[in-house]
Amino acid sequence: MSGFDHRKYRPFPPLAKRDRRWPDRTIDRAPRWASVDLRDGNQALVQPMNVEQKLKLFELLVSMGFKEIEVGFPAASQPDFDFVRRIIDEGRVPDDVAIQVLTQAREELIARTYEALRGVKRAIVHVYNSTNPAQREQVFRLDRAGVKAIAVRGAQWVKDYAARYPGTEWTFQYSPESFSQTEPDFAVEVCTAVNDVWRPEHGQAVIHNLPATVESSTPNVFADQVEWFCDHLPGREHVSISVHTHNDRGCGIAAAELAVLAGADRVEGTLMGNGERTGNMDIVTMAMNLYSQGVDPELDLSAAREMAESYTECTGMPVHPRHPWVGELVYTAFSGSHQDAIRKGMAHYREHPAAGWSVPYLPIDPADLGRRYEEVVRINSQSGKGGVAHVLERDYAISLPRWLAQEVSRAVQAESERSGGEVAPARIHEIFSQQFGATPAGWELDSYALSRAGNEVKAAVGVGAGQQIAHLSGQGHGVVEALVDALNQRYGIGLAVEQFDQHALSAGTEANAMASVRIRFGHETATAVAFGEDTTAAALQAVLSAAGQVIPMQTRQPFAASNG
Ligand SMILES: CC(=O)SCCNC(=O)CCNC(=O)[C@H](O)C(C)(C)COP(=O)(O)OP(=O)(O)OC[C@H]1O[C@@H](n2cnc3c(N)ncnc32)[C@H](O)[C@@H]1OP(=O)(O)O
Ligand SMILES: CC(C)C(=O)C(=O)O
Repeated sequence: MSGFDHRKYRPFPPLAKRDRRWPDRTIDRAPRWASVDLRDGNQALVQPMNVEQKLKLFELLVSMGFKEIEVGFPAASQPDFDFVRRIIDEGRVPDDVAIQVLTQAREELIARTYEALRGVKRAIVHVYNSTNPAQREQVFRLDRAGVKAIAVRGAQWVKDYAARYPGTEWTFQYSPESFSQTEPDFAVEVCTAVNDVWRPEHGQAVIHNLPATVESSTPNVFADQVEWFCDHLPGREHVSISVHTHNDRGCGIAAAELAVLAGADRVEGTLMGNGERTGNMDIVTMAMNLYSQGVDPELDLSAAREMAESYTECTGMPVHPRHPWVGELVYTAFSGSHQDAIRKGMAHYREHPAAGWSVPYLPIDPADLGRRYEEVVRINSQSGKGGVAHVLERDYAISLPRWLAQEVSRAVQAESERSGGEVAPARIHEIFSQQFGATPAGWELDSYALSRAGNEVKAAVGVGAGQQIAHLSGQGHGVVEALVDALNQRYGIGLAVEQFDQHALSAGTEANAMASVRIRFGHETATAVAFGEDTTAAALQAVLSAAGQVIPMQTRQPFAASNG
């Protein structure tokens, strides 16, 4: 029989709260961020970081602008102790950064914690104990009063040992671990008892950190819990309220965001959400969420790629290619309609930058995070003409008229379907050059002379290479028509121009002009593109190249062979 049986579980009881205010709020400034990468993140790694890796990650966090960094659990292990000592002894903690350390509410651990911190300018001592019914009953085997007593004793030791190190600016932090699974009134009761020891109203800096140690409800329920806590904690105005969410249900970030709406001042989390089980709340994502709303995240994420690389180097954890904001593929569109919209949206933004960023499918400008626009549009079998045109324009300064973009896109798609994968920009250019830009042998434009009589243009065109130059002449309303007339006379056939486009190229490109043409000959069509020193030369060559694709096939008479 299958063990997959939902009846084993109970629904999370929501808080009966009718006066919630948080749904009507918006976040218009960044919370205080506290990184717990070097503690909660580290304790979740198969192979915890060594001192060098921790140093590197610490420096990364400092460079990003974190002002509160939990650096370890120094009483738990010698490497953690040594790391804390090293950053203090080597003067690596900037004056405006407070390091934070975690300890259980046990005297010997607290004593050792303070030893680790000796000489630090400012620090946050973070003491915790679980307060929820399951841990009260199963782990501590204590009632509410017994568990509250653990917190109170811990708070007292934290205070007493701090007094032995008067040179340091101490902040005390208490976490009712598993807050979100604790009865709200009991969480308030315990934190009030801790405050009675620490007396924040007399100036002691105090943080109450409310963890969703295991995420077990929807984020709105957590927000209700946080708002309720803030409303009921006596002397709430004297303490900072922090949240520490985990991601068991995949909503760790949402829970922290809603908790900020509900009154939290501070958010603990990790880069990329590394941490126990499914991870901690991801600070990079939450900060970028703010950034994308026009709110200063007060963290520098501009070198996101380097940050992600250092993160992987230190933790051994990969960054998922679809990780919000920083994953390799998160600014990439393969699908045709998205590419088309991005291309148009980017052009619109270039023309109207003051209107703000509103490019479809790109929630922010990827360049803000050091991402290259080359990554945005990539071509595979799902792509359309817009994407192919975008790549040629972006990487080769070749702009295609709509009808030609369709043809080139079909050729590229055929290649992608054959290879079953992505077609790189260089290959797209190669397909374009080979299938549309090649000049058939003997169909090179050698010379031309034009004269105009009224509306008519007369063209005398030399075609071929080396000794085999053919001289044609014809007339029409323009040079293209004149050359087509010359070819039709020469072969006694009925070539017709279906599509034609010519334009000057931007400065810096090899040729000055590009022309493209599609001609029809009976049931056949041929498309060709040519570049030239001027638009006339490009137009004439394009017509010759297209004609060269159909005429020899039909007449079996290579043009250049019949010099005349
Ligand atoms: C949700 C979190 O992330 S909390 C942080 C968790 N992180 C870690 O635990 C990493 C580092 N921890 C460790 O290395 C070890 O746990 C140590 C060194 C701190 C302590 O190790 P030990 O004393 O060997 O044992 P252990 O952690 O198993 O202690 C369990 C005992 O402490 C008690 N205890 C657990 N947490 C706390 C606490 N926060 N405050 C007071 N007592 C606690 C338990 O009730 C248990 O008591 P018992 O022995 O009377 O049954
Ligand atoms: C110690 C606390 C803050 C913790 O890590 C948790 O509850 O997840």
